[in-house]
Amino acid sequence: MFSVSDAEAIILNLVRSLDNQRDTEFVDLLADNRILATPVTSNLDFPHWDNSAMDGYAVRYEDVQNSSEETPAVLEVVEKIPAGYQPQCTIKLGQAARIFTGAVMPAGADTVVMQEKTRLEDNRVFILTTPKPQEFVRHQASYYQAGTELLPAGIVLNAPEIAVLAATQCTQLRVYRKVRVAIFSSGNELVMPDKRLEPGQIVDSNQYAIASLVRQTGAEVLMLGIVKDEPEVLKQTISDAVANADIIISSGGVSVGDYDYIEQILESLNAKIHIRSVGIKPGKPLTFATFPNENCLYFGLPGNPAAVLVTFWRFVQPAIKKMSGLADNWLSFVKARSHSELRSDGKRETYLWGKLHLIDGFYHFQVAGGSHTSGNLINLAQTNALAILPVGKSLINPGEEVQVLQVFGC
Ligand SMILES: Nc1nc2c(c(=O)[nH]1)N[C@H]1C(S)=C(S)[C@@H](COP(=O)(O)OP(=O)(O)OC[C@H]3O[C@@H](n4cnc5c(N)ncnc54)[C@H](O)[C@@H]3O)O[C@H]1N2
Ligand code: MOO
Ligand SMILES: [Mg+2]
Repeated sequence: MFSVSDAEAIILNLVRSLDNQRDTEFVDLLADNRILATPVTSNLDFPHWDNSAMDGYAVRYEDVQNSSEETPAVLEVVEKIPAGYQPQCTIKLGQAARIFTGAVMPAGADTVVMQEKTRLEDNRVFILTTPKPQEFVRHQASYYQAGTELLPAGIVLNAPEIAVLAATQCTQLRVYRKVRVAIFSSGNELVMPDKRLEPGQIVDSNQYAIASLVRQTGAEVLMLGIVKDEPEVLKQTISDAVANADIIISSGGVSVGDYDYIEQILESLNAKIHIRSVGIKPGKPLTFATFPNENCLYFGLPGNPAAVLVTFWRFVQPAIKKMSGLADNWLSFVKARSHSELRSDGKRETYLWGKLHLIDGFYHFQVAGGSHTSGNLINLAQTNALAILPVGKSLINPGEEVQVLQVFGC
């Protein structure tokens, strides 16, 4: 049985990122949540030209350096420059231009005085303050210089990045294709959620949970459905999936029961099994294998629903993120103050689900009420984090610090 950190290292060492040329596609600015495959460079400076940060007057600093309410400089207004207009005049000594936020600075002017610090009489403006030299001028290229790297490869394109790319006219983006993840559930007792339950049957909730998690991680889902605990059917399902997916995730059938066939089928398909069990609670019988020639990874998650979510978050999610080309941030751990008593038997690294809150810059963790056993998924609803009790630590008291894996934003 591997420790959690050894299992993580084994998995991540075997994950190859998609190829940054071959495994890419072009998307436009309406793409969401995609990962840049190559760095982006723009040929536009930002700002594109010197412009005003205020509604006011563009002036020459030397004209206004001794201005005040008592002794205002008086300047002739020679032009009106709204945003989107190219100034025609050059501002000479004793002159100013009416200017608006975002408008192009006229030649000759180097400073903007905001309109609240001026008074206009006919076409003469009285400057009632001494501005700082170059005040309220947004200089060309002061935020970004054309030809330098704008965004690095390996980052997610979220709203801020999309805005940057739009502003600098980078409209065609080379991103990694989505990782293809095939998922299925194994178990004779399983039925679809809309089917009438016969005695002994339960709903296949795992497949829906995994599909949602995979999509949230930015990958594409191939739903293979429910597969009976029959070796031939399982073998056919897995060998078909190997040809079509980068990653296969199954749930169930990885323990020691008579109907737990996953490992023997992987072996019969010449997969190399790297992990058969991990010292994690829930999730001990996690299976991890590779199909070396096909470059395909296999995660056999335990059937218990809480074990599925915990092992996905701890092992599968970082693997998908790494394969997707994301450069870092595959897992997000934080230190939090526990508001609850947290208990484990101390034998396996134990993950307890609950709610992480950020209050005044400090994280606080509140464990979910109800039973924390891997067959219970009901109290996983509305949680966003997993508190971690290391091996040998059987109690964390309220008020003590605890390591927490953040699985959704808070
Ligand atoms: N003798 C032992 N028995 C068990 C051990 C052990 O070490 N020795 N380990 C236990 C642990 S820990 C776990 S976790 C489970 C893992 O079981 P399997 O991966 O073999 O899964 P199944 O036997 O198929 O099912 C277990 C459980 O989960 C329910 N299930 C299965 N699939 C789904 C699904 N798609 N949606 C919802 N629920 C599902 C299933 O009905 C069972 O209740 O083994 C322990 N046993
Ligand atoms: O690992 Mo199992 O999930 O403890 O029941
Ligand atoms: Mg079993």
